[in-house]
Amino acid sequence: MKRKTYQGLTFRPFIENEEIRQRVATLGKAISADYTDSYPLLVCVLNGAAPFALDLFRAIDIDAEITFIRLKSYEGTSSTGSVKQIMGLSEDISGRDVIIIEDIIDTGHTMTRLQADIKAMNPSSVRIATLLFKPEALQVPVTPDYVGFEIPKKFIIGYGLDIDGKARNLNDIYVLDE
Ligand SMILES: O=P(O)(O)OC[C@H]1O[C@H](OP(=O)(O)OP(=O)(O)O)[C@H](O)[C@@H]1O
Ligand SMILES: Nc1nc2[nH]cnc2c(=O)[nH]1
Repeated sequence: MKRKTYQGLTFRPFIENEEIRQRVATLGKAISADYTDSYPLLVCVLNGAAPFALDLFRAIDIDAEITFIRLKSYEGTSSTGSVKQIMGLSEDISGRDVIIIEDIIDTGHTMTRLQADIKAMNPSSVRIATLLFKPEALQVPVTPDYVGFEIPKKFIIGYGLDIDGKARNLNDIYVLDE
């Protein structure tokens, strides 16, 4: 795997697609086992979580549903500190077992806001699945239930994660080479 350059910044290979694929399969099995008597609703947080959410959804072998919400807080390589809802949920989630699907938890602000919004809609339960988790970057406490990879506090692109809209379509994950 070669290095990539975007906006004058260089990124080096970090997690190969095959490793992602294996981890997603393991998470899918864990979720299937935890929700055997349920019919969970996966809430994918667009845009970044789309590739992970769809791969995870297909790795779940019990009946489940998926829906989408769109939030935005990042510009360039840093958080703006404010979380905007661009597209909301249209369905009734009261009484449902909800699993929020994120590509990354960084400062934790997006997840804190989203968890509160979802809980206010009276679901039966709420859990969090994230592909990437940066524990050292948290500014507010968040404890995800399903984690793909714990990673250091560095800027990531690929497999859904962008830099100003680019790089989401890379199959592998890359880290900013500082
Ligand atoms: O823990 P935080 O610091 O809040 O960061 C996490 C959020 O940042 C990214 O979204 P972004 O705002 O970049 O939107 P995008 O998914 O459309 O790229 C990511 O998809 C999470 O939703
Ligand atoms: N692309 C990208 N978006 C993020 N949003 C929060 N953290 C990150 C990150 O490391 N990379």
